[in-house]
Amino acid sequence: MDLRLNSNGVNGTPKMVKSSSMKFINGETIDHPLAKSSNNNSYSSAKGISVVRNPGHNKGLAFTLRERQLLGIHGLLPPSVLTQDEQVYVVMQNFYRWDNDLDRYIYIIGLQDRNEKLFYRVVTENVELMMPIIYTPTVGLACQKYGLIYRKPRNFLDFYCWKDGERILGLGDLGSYGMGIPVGKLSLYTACAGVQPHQCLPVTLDVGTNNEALLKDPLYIGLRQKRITGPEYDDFIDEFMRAVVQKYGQNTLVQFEDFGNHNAFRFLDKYKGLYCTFNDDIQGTASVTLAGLIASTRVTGKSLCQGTYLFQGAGEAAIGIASLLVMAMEEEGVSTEDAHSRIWMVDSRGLLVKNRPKGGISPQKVPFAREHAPVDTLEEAINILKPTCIIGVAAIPGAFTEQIIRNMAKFNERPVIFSLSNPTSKAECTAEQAYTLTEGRCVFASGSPFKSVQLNGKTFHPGQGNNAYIFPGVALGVILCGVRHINNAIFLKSAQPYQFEPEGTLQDEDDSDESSKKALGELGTLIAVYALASMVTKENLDEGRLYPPLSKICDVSNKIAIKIAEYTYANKMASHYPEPEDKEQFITSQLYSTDYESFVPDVYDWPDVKGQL
Ligand SMILES: NC(=O)C1=CN([C@@H]2O[C@H](COP(=O)(O)OP(=O)(O)OC[C@H]3O[C@@H](n4cnc5c(N)ncnc54)[C@H](OP(=O)(O)O)[C@@H]3O)[C@@H](O)[C@H]2O)C=CC1
Ligand SMILES: CC(=O)C(=O)O
Ligand SMILES: [Mg+2]
Repeated sequence: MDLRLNSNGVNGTPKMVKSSSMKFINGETIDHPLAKSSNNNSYSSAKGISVVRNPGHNKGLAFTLRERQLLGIHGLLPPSVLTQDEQVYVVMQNFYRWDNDLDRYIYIIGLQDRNEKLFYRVVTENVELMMPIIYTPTVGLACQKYGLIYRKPRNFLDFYCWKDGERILGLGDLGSYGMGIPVGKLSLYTACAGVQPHQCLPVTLDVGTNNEALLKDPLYIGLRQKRITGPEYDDFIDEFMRAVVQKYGQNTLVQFEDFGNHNAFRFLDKYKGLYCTFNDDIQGTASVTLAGLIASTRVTGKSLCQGTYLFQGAGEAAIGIASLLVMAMEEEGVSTEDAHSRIWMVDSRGLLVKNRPKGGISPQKVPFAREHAPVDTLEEAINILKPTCIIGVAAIPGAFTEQIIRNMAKFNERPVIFSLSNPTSKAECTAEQAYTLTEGRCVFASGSPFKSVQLNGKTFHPGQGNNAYIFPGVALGVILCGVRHINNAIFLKSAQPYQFEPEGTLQDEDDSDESSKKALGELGTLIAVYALASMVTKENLDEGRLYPPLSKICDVSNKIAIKIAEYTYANKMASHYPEPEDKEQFITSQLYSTDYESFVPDVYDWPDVKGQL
């Protein structure tokens, strides 16, 4: 009997995955690893062509001769047998044959639909090359063309990443075409954090679209109706959330992604205490940006609370970042009021100031509305406020004009410029503009990747300030430990032991209850923040990076997950028992492996069995 311990099951309890049996060659019954059934029996009768058609099991030409015979697929495959290494070579040859990124996207997603292990091996080993394809910026284009790309639905167990298509990156309402986003995000759960792919399900709730062009698009795959709103919409979302936990258990993690601003904040507020959920655009973005800002202090030589921050945008990303930034400044010892006094925002109606005639101050903006005369434009605001840092999260391409960047360089020895809007077509400025117009003095990060920039004999490698550095690791830690609620107190306490040394080394501190209580707040994803920021080396900073290179993203995610495990067990927030003694070993033992499974039972290696073959 082959009893396998799967990672957390749907109820957060480890699930025994049991083999069913098959007739052996001599008439004995033996266990057949392929026929192991999960609780939903999805693999129970896998044999023959169904094995080849199941992307979780298919090995393509890597099935050995014996496997082909045992599985009854011998005649279905050409005689050639390849190793996985050889298959990787073939995939890369194919990948390079395409001359545009959309075709590369279609090809590589097609591989995911055919042979999951090979797909994840290729992506994990070539993450810097593949991320811009399966994620931003190409995924944005893929969403816009999703009617041409949609192929088939996917499996599910433990995670949802879901959306209603109202705000896809900075591209607006794409309705059901936005499906590319949760598909891409969940691929990163596996590629960047080692989450088992069969545990993830991308979901789009189709509530219509207000995008007139899509409603007329003959290829559009969604409902051809205007978005439902009001109580009907809210009841639908409620029903969905209830149904998720009723069917899959309390510990199912639901990641909200790319919701419209008017829904994102209220759903986070409404559901965070009721379900295991987080909003990536608010919380994930806050974490990655704060980590970048912390790293930038090592370049500018100024602490967070010595900075003046001006946001272009006052939406999910901006409010999320600013809220976490306030908490981080409080950690430095300043009052909440002083921390707020360092932060300014410009939205579609100009500088966010109290009682402005243009109005438009939603409840979540209120804490950041400042006492000041109205100012209409970003450029004016920069000239008046002389910020040390500007953060673009409004999806207004080119908003950081030449004049703005030059002024930032005039006001600051090391101006901090974050152009975080996605995809690339929505970036506030390019890396080249930022470095060139500041004579290489700026500290730069962007939401979508930019190539390195050569300037005056120096090469700058811009960092990618993208929540992809955060959400995979957070999700891995939360789900493996069976954390019920992703509240921010959980994350804050673990952040306490981490302090930055000038060279970026870590120092453990005594963590006291008093200090952690002081720091409780609304957006405490600080475990992730500090885990990420601590991995930025001096060498990275010297190259212009504020984040570890993407090639290290799996290490980053694991580190975040381990920190979450240490904290949640110490604080009785974890519900997966028994508590693992060695948290690092616990996390790493659960990670997805891209190695193919053998479909030849071990019993075939027994000497008496071998003799009969
Ligand atoms: N790098 C990363 O990891 C992430 C990047 N992003 C990117 O950030 C961008 C915004 O996302 P998100 O915050 O969720 O979107 P929201 O819709 O919540 O917010 C957009 C904000 O931009 C403001 N805005 C619109 N037009 C202008 C203008 N002309 N001048 C100034 N401000 C303007 C809006 O103003 P008003 O409030 O008045 O309507 C609003 O405050 C997107 O491009 C997204 O891709 C988002 C999440 C993560
Ligand atoms: C990165 C991301 O989540 C966004 O641009 O919406
Ligand atoms: Mg998003």
